[in-house]
Amino acid sequence: MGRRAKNKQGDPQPLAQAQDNARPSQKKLGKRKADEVDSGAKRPAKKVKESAAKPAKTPAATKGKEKSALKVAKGKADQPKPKKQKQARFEDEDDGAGSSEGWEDVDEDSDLKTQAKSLFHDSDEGEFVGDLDDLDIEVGDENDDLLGGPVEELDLGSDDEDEESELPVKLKGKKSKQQDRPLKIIPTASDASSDESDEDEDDEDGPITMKNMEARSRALDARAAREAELNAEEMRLAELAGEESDDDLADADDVDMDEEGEGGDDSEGFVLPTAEEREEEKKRGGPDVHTVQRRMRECVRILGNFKKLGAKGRARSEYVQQLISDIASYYGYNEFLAEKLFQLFPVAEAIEFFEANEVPRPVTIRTNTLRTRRRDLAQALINRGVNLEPIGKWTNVGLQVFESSVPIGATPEYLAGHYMLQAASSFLPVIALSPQPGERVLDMASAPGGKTTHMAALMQNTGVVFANDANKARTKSLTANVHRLGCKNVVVCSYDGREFPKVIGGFDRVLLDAPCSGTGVISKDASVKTNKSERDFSLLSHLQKQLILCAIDSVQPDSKTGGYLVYSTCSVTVDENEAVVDYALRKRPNVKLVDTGLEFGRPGYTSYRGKTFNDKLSLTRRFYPHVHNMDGFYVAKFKVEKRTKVTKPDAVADTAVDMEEATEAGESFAFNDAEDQQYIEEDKRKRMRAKGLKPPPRSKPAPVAVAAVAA
Ligand SMILES: C[S@@+](CC[C@H](N)C(=O)[O-])C[C@H]1O[C@@H](n2cnc3c(N)ncnc32)[C@H](O)[C@@H]1O
Repeated sequence: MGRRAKNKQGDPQPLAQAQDNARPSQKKLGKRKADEVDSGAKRPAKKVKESAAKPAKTPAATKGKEKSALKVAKGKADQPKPKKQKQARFEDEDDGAGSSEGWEDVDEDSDLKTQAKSLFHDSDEGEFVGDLDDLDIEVGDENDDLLGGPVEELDLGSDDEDEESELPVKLKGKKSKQQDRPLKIIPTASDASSDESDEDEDDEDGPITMKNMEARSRALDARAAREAELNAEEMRLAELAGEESDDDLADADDVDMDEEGEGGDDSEGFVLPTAEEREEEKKRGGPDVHTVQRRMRECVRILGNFKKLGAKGRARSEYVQQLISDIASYYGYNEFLAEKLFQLFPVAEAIEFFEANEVPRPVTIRTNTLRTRRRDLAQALINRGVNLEPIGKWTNVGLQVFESSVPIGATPEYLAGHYMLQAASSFLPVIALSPQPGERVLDMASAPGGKTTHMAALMQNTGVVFANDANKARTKSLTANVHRLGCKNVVVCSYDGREFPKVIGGFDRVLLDAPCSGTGVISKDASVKTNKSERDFSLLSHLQKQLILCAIDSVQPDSKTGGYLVYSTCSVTVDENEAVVDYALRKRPNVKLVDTGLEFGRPGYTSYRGKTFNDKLSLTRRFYPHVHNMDGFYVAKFKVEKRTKVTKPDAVADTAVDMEEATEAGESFAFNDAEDQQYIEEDKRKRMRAKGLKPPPRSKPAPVAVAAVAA
């Protein structure tokens, strides 16, 4: 829908097109889209034509093909056709998190170990299986020389310390593919500072040389940041245009349940179906994809200015419900998850998020500094025909791979452990934890080892990293990666994380990259769209809360160099992130949140849908596919201090002491089910209300802390 999602995707597209995206657009998102649909109708995108010629399918089934129709709505129809180029699809060895690390059915009654084993696909397949060889590089392309043979006139430059500015590329002659790149992974202007000062340093039309490479890269960053700013501004304007523009339009279904529209302009004859009509429609097999697309656009437009545009007698919640239902069928989610994710964003932005999940993220690799330097690795890969560039200023080990004539997961450099295929987002928790040479570090849920090996490298193979994972099968790929990357300071073990610190404790730093639902990596694992239920989220959240307390208790508060815990997930839901961190803060008064040190990312929620969290939750960071062009991710950093005995009157502290004692005694500690139950019930009530049903009266809330103590 908005240009924003399109701008940041990893889809290869000509630079010209990317620049087009930066054009200031018309103010009103809805109007713009409506107009563009018209033009799209005159000149439908190819895939729309194809599917139109075929028997009608349900939206979810046809979406892959029909998706271009939405892109027409974004104004793509008039843009130059991108160069034919397949996106690399591979299983990320780190955040193969998707299917392999996501939640599976859990037997609540089984014991710790059995349960932990049953939670996840037993996948050893952290290793890269696809390859960039799959890239369909346009035959006869004028830049084939870049891909086919060694790069000419490579200027290796000096072995400067500052490797960031020394990527060894000097491409000669014809226009380079380096200029036809998709937009980069960047922090957006809205949540990070951008340095635009260098952007004019270099003539963008000239060939890329080693000298101008960094400036080019910065200019790209700056341009993308500017575009992002424009997009954010557009979004703000669109929302301000609505008199209803609550801070969070997604919440409006709760707020405005009974409010009715004033009978605004139904300019295109759009009539919102009633609940009965929707049911009828479903029985008939659902609407055709064009109807769904149009309805989604209309609902977004109307919800952007509900008071003016909402039809008389219709409640805001009816539009919201329709939109969620259409999102679910169009993008292929179950309605529960569609609603859960929808609620995270203002309406228009939610669509961007869902759109971004349809596009693969950029392929990225992390230089293994135990074996090589980034500039040398870049040189070696360029010589093999790999088109790459540094990821961004925030990492000096990451490279973004644009295209390659060789399988990127099977190059001699890969086999020799010079790099790890790793999602850019998964660099973040390690950067935040910042393990130091000589320290004792625990990676509590570590397979297949993307972060373990990163930490080992930062520690320069000194000290020790305990790489644990409950899933024994997955520790095989972990061990393989540890060997391949030459990590000599890693001890691999396989315990349920909840057995720490009983197994071993006293770590300077702990990373808990928790098992999660994988809602941040839907573009890698579409099964998440349909296989997550409400129960899964509450069980996961429960497990995460248990793990985080054990992680905290495994940190040595007296550590001379550290005393830190980083909690991360590749999920964007609040239950798995802020709710878990907030819980930890309440249960462990000896920890506090500190700045992650990450340069970008949106602040974590301090309140969400009626629930208030600790103010310091704003120090945690959220990353989104549609904003940062990386997997959805969450990072929180804690400083663990010495525990002090707390006096009785403080119920929460009391709980903490009890739990602490229980943990130390090796007992499974009290867990606050009553509290979770309250949230589950509240959620149910909201969804009933949204569906026009009257929820039963609230049951008396359980006295939270006391319940935990008693349990
Ligand atoms: C998000 S993945 C970890 C990815 C890893 N940190 C990396 O960077 O490659 C979560 C991991 O948690 C493991 N896991 C699940 N339940 C666990 C538990 N109770 N204790 C320890 N590990 C667990 C899963 O087997 C899975 O490998």
